[in-house]
Amino acid sequence: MRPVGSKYLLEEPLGRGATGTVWRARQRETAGAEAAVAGEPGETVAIKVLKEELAHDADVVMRFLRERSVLLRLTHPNIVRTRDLVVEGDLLALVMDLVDGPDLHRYLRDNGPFSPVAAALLTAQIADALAASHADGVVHRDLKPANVLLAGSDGSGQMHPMLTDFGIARLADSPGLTRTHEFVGTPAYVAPESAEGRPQTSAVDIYGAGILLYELVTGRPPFAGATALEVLHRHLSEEPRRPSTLPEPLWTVIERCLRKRPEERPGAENLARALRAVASGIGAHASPAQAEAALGVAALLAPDPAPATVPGTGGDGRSGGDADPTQVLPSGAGSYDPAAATSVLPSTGGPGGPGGQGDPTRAMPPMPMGAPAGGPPGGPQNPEGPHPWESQMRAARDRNEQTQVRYLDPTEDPLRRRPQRQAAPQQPPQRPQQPQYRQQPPPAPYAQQQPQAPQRRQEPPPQRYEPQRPPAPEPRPRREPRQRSANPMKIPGLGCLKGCLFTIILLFVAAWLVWELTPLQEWIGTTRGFFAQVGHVFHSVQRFVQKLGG
Ligand SMILES: Nc1ncnc2c1ncn2[C@@H]1O[C@H](COP(=O)(O)OP(=O)(O)OP(=O)(O)O)[C@@H](O)[C@H]1O
Repeated sequence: MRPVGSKYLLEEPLGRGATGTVWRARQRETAGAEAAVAGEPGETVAIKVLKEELAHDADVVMRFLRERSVLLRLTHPNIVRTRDLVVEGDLLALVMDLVDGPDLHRYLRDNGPFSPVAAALLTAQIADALAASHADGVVHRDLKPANVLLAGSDGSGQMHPMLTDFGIARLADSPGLTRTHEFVGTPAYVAPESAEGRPQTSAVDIYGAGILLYELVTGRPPFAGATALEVLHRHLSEEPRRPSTLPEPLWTVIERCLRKRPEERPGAENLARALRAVASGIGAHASPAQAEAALGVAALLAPDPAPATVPGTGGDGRSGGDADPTQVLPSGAGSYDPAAATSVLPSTGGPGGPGGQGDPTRAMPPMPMGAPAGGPPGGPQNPEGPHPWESQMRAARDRNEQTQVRYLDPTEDPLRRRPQRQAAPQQPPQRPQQPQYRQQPPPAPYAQQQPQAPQRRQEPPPQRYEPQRPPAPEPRPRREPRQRSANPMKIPGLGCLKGCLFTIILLFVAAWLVWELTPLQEWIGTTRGFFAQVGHVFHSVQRFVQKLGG
């Protein structure tokens, strides 16, 4: 057990994200007046200990202290309460309420997609949390399933989402850090304006909520791709496609949240109201009036007339301001793979857990700075060098284009392979195999869609590329002595001498018989016998040839 300050004892790690490690901890004694919640000795809490790199950054520490009051006063039933902020020596830690439940990413992975009604109701509660924080001027900037904890999802039926990591993206935005380190992450949740370095407002959270809602009902975010660059391009240029099973009113909400222009997205409060209207209108027990109201949901999706701005991104008129002059993307706000942790820093190891270094879904390795430019279209001009995002893109590209060098068995080498004759294996004749198509069950109507058991992908066992000796050539099968045919005589006309002679004799005998036994002699008008006639013909031919030869 490790003490955090004098008031808390860390017991066991609950998980590790890119910005720090979350621990289950116990309160040793009642916290002082500076804490939002004093707590009782023996009470269990969750403590996020920020990474050392963050704790060592003077700018982060300053911001941590400055934002203290904002974070501590952010209270809402759907926001994980921050009870205390500890700054002690090299340690920065956030003391939170402990939420006894999985995060939404893990839940989705284990249980499959939600029904449209359940997804709408869950997202409505998240929108409630956003509405409260936006009203307080706080933009989350890192909305994704991994940052939604599910309290009370213990089978009681009631699911209570709680948004966590408020302010972490903002704390981690450090000019020093984002310049000297590379951030990792994937861009599945990045709003187009964030990716382009345009001013950001609370509308980035609405975009995140739209992606999250889409993922809840389909099991995957709308913009995927093999590389981060591809995903980013899709956010910027591609319209999301409506899945066929999605009810129209729910799609109207998603489509409005995913508008490229932030000012066309609904405000959080309106979003929550609209989602509840949709949930009542598309359910199995919806009255005609509720169904009608759901179909007219577009009218409820009015934008926020005064969206909260993100300091330092230009939305507040302080573009490139002191608080955040270099950060264009929220720290890893985009997650191409929802399991990948948000990060502004390279991982440095630590207790394992979801999102930890051992996490196979972590998408991008940390990259050194100073690589040549080549960033996203419309990205900001950067006089100091490439923007971290540009390097991140390149990292993803490099990762995908890496050439793997491995030993290749000569028998597999297409350049070396020679045609090899093989003795045909003696097998009983087989029926030609019909291709087998698996019959897919038709998609269930949305009203009855149940969370399905996740279909885990069977990972192939890790391949070891060890040099292998080429296999010893197979011994050649001994040649059987040629079998003579039972019939020594070949069929005439197949080039066999014996066959030809036999044919000639046969013809000769046939001609003789015809000559002697038929009235042929009378027809021709000769009295010569067969052999005399043959001799006559022979002499005539001989004379003719001699005449030709002169
Ligand atoms: N208040 C809490 N109570 C219980 N568990 C928590 C709490 N906060 C976080 N956790 C758990 O701790 C783990 C790590 O959380 P953290 O927020 O650091 O990870 P992350 O969201 O994946 O990463 P990041 O947001 O930094 O990219 C998560 O699996 C989460 O479920």
